[in-house]
Amino acid sequence: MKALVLTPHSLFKLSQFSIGPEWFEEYGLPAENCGLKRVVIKDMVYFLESDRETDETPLIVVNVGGEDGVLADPTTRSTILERIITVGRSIYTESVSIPMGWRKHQEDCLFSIQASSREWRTRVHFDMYPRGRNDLYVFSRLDDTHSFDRLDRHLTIYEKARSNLTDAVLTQCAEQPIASRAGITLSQRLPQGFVQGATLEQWYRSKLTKEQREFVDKPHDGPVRLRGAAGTGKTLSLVVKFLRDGLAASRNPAGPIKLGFLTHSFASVDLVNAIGESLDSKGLLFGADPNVKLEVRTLYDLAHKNLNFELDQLEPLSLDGREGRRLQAELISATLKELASSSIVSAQFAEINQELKDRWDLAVSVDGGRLVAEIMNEFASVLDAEGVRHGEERGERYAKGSFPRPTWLMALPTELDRRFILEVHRRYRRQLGEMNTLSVDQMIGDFNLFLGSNRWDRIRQRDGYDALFVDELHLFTSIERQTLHKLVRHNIDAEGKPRRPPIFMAYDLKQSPRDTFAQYGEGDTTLFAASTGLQNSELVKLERVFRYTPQIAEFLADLDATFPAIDVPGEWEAYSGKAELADGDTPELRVFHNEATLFNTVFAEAQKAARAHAGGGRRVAVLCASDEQFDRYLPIAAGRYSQGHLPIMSREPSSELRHSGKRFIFSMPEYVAGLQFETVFLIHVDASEAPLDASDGVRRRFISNIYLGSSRAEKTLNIAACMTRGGRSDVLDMALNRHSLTEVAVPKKPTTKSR
Ligand SMILES: Nc1ncnc2c1ncn2[C@@H]1O[C@H](COP(=O)(O)OP(=O)(O)OP(=O)(O)O)[C@@H](O)[C@H]1O
Repeated sequence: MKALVLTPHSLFKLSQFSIGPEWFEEYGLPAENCGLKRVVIKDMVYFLESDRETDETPLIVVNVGGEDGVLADPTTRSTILERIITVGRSIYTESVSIPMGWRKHQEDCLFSIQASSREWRTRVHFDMYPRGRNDLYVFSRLDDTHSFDRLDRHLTIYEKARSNLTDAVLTQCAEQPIASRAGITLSQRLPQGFVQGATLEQWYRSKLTKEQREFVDKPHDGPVRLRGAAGTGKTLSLVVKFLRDGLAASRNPAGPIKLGFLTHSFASVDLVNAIGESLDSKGLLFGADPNVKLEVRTLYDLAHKNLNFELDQLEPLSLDGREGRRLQAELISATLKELASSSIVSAQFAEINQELKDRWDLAVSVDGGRLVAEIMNEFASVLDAEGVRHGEERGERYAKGSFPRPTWLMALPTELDRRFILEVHRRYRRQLGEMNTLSVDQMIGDFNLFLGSNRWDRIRQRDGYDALFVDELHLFTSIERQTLHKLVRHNIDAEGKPRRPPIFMAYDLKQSPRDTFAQYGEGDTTLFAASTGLQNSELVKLERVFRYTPQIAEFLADLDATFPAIDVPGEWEAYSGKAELADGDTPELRVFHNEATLFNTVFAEAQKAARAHAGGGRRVAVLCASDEQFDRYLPIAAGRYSQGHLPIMSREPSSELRHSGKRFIFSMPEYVAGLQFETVFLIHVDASEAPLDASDGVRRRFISNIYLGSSRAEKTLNIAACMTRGGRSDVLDMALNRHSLTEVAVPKKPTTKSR
């Protein structure tokens, strides 16, 4: 084949199929009717809507022939296909922008992106206006970077694809040869776990619960909170409301309207788009109604766009992924060493409290350790989140102890302790500055200032939203929460009084692996402080759980009871999920003798389960509760299970899940938030991760991680701990005593040999 030719609609539709390696031979469509037709003209495959009657449409043409064919390399082609879909969405819809990590480089209408995260030199090239038309031409993939004026653009392929479009539209849909159907299936279940089939109206009329419907029916006259345990349908309710409100505006136009859906990660944008596209029969997400704009974005996207980083050549450092967090840990660790090696600084901080001193010594001698993790949390939750800096007014108040910090963060009892942290922060910031980068928290700080500026005030009516939908609010820092109401257009009621901002937000504080929801600063200890503009919002609570079995719900209830009490008035309620699904097995715990037997056994079992599962390997996940062990296992798994697993190391788009084939997922709970799997192996729930004498903060974050990981399982939950790391964590005791978790013996030998 020479080229693949698609309309935007048919390109996005590919997201709903499960695509295996064989697909790249013939580029077929699934056997089932999916609303698309496939036409082959002169070695070019067209995917068009079955009911398309005109050739007036933008086209996406992918050059797949020749050595520099975009999909020629078997190891990267599924990633590249996903990236083309995202690029298409960024051009033809408002739903995403190209992630920063793809290192886009643009000159006029040509641009290139990195082909995959592993091979940064390999680039895929795009032309946004081939022959001056509003099409997207993906013309080559090259192993090295090249100057754009020397690129071969193969424009004749594009021209042929364009000129044969009319014939393709007029060609009747013929029966596809069996061979061309290989490798593509119309999966009823989206890779993220959502089961397709019901329409938006069916969901609303007959599937949503009374509470979910109550939320969906809320008018746009003020903020509304949606609170519920994991798996109670928060994301789904938000998406249904988002689309229904868009549809209502489209049916009864009262001027143009813009609705925004904001999430914390690209993976969630992906999830929302996937559910949205499967329910959005009118195509509102693709701009079918010019008067109704629906945008799905991350907050970072918005900040990035408005602050023009591309022009300043500054690259925000994403601390969301494993890479970013590791780099941050390295910087802090190096700073601690630098401080210890300076005799002046050592003398200056000689009197810090003994515990902190011991931990500092430990961090210097053994590299890293828990102090580094605690400092990272302090930066993310307090210093960067609140704009507290050494030498500034807030910094002084922080040092003097008049800037309130919740008791569950690391203990910093004396002024000198806090000055020590400020000094680490100052040096860490300087290092970031030298790398010509800034952390995402710093970027959001700047964005918050921008939203308070005269410039934003001028353009707020044009660029702001009429209503905002926010998922996973518990992951937003307090500064991030302060930006929300400023993103909404000014709204005046009939009597000339300003209306409260219509912001619909879903959250579950217990799923937050960092302490970002805690309110610091000026005395107001509620999650929705006055500065957020969201105080006194209405509340809808969800209790019925649709993701997992009653047995998993019971385990979560027992785990929940071990959370240290936390001071967030009115928000920290006991788990009250009531499972709606059929019974399953009681979750099991196994304690292995050492890391090697744990790894060998669990990975072999996961591989076996993934191969046997009709829904593919993506229904099985191994989730690691320990950062350190995750980093250790990644290279081992890459060697021994290279064809057996798919690692997810950040919260970037996880649509690659669709190409997992028989591979199971290996990740950490944080990176698969929002997703679900049939079977979850949650490993390293070890005592050493959060010993009994650890601070409440460490324990709370650990339990959140376990809660988040366990609640991803629909049917089977297998927990593993390791003797060499202290055996099972005591946070499981309550569940074991109440028999919502059963301990079973470890198998004598790993069940199967790897591979
Ligand atoms: N009323 C309902 N009837 C049937 N299934 C539902 C209903 N509401 C939600 N679900 C299903 O339950 C699952 C979990 O929903 P969703 O992901 O929206 O939950 P959530 O509360 O956002 O979870 P989390 O907080 O863990 O991300 C999904 O598969 C969804 O399709």
